[in-house]
Amino acid sequence: MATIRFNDINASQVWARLHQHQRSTRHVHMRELFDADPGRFERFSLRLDGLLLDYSKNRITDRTLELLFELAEVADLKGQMDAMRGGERINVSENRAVLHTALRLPADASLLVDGVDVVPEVHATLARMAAFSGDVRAGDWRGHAGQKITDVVNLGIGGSDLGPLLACEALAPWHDGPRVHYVSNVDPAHLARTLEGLDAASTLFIVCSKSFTTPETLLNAHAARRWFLARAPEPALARHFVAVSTNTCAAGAFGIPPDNLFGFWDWVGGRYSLWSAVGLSLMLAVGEANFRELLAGAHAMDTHFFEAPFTRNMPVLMALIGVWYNTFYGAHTHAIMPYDHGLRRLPAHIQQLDMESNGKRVGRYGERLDFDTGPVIWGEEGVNSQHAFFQLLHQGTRLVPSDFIVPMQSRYDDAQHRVLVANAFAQTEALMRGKTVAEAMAELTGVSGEALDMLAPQKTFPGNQPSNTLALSALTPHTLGMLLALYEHKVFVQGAVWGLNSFDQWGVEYGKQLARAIAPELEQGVDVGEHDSSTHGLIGFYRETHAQS
Ligand SMILES: O=P(O)(O)OC[C@H]1O[C@](O)(CO)[C@@H](O)[C@@H]1O
Repeated sequence: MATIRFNDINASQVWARLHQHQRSTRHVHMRELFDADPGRFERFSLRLDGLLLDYSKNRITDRTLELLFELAEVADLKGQMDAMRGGERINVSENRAVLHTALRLPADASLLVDGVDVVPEVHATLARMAAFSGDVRAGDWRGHAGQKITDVVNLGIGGSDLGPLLACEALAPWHDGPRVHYVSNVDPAHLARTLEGLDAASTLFIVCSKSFTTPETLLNAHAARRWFLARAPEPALARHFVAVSTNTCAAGAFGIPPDNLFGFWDWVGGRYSLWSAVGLSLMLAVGEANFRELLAGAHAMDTHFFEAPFTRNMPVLMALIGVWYNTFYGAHTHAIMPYDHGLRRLPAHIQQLDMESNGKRVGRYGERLDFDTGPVIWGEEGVNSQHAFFQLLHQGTRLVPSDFIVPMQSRYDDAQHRVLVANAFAQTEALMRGKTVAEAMAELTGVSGEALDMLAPQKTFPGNQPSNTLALSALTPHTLGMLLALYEHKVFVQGAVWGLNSFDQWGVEYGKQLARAIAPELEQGVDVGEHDSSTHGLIGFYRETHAQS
């Protein structure tokens, strides 16, 4: 039996002091904190390039932050940041370095990994991506029948889909290349509906898979190839299929010629891979210069993260405040509210980024943890979210810390955009301030007696619901890069404090393993193996419906 080791961060004195501090401050309403300190916003907000982080609408005082910074010291956060930045193999279970930040380093930088400078390799790949996407966008790379490529279909899932899909939608105003479509689900409807209306002669497929072993992506890739070969000869494949992967052998075995393969490295985690060749679909849509601006924005955030003192460090502050609610207030979720239609996929991307990184119950060395770790991430674009679930945020019984992400400028109707921004600001104010029963009653003019007693409590808002606001001067490739890198580092800091390996994802394997066993059992006449009665029953129901059809 393996030795059970305990991560003892929760045995530290500061951990106990944070619990004590929570008990002694939990009744303080944020209204009081604002009323007592007219300079609260100035003190609890930060600016970097075109990004403003307002963290003043949180249940924090200077003392809270002091204790949280002490917790970061006890967890040796700085040491862990240096280890990541320096290329140490901090992904211990997979014995890999974690260097998505190296993908954002300028060409004149250098970083040795196992004695090899990775920066020239990174830039060599970027140059290949730029040459290829430049050729496709200019019409120098044409389809087998000489047609310009008008549509690109990215076949990938998880980190090989969510990041580029988010960025592609967010940067829609910069699209001047071919249309880009993202197909991820193994549900055949996803590919079929995407291919409707596409012309094989002007369609380019990107098979995007770090491992090149993901069944969903391979099934879609084979299905796409069948669709293509029903409309074009075999030799044409090389003009219409490229791949992005670390697994050059498997991509080659699929039939991707070496010149059509864009590689990356095992020190890039899938959910951190947008910045690598996984971003090829995005570069095809917005061009090399905008893609490099995205990288530059992320690099600006990397430099801030690695060099700013914790007290003025955006990712560290957002992370520690998140730990405060998650671990010391028992808030189990964190909501992401992008007040921008272009950022509507941000919650989905951060769900993978955060929950696949920190959704763990054991520490990086297998230690058992007896405290809560990663929160459930959820969210929706604003203002749609207001008309869906804000009732619960305002008058429910749950503590839900949330991030409001709001660009200050729009490329469309400015007057209408002002209404969007006003709603975002109003929601954070209402969530913080609430409305007392006295204030509610004061508004119920002409109502009295039982009606007043019934209505007033229903029009009362407890408030004290925390939120961060990330205000972007405008949503651009640069600020998008900053924003996504900010969340990557926030997740890193939380994992570091909780003692997790934020860079493996063993938890995804068991379901896949069982799916591999069940898939053949859905065939008529195939013996069904050992399962519980429910799974047996479900398999039976599937076979029954297919027997009738
Ligand atoms: O890029 P790949 O190797 O196809 O993996 C896709 C996704 O599947 C996962 O491994 C989860 O199953 C993610 O971590 C990853 O982003």
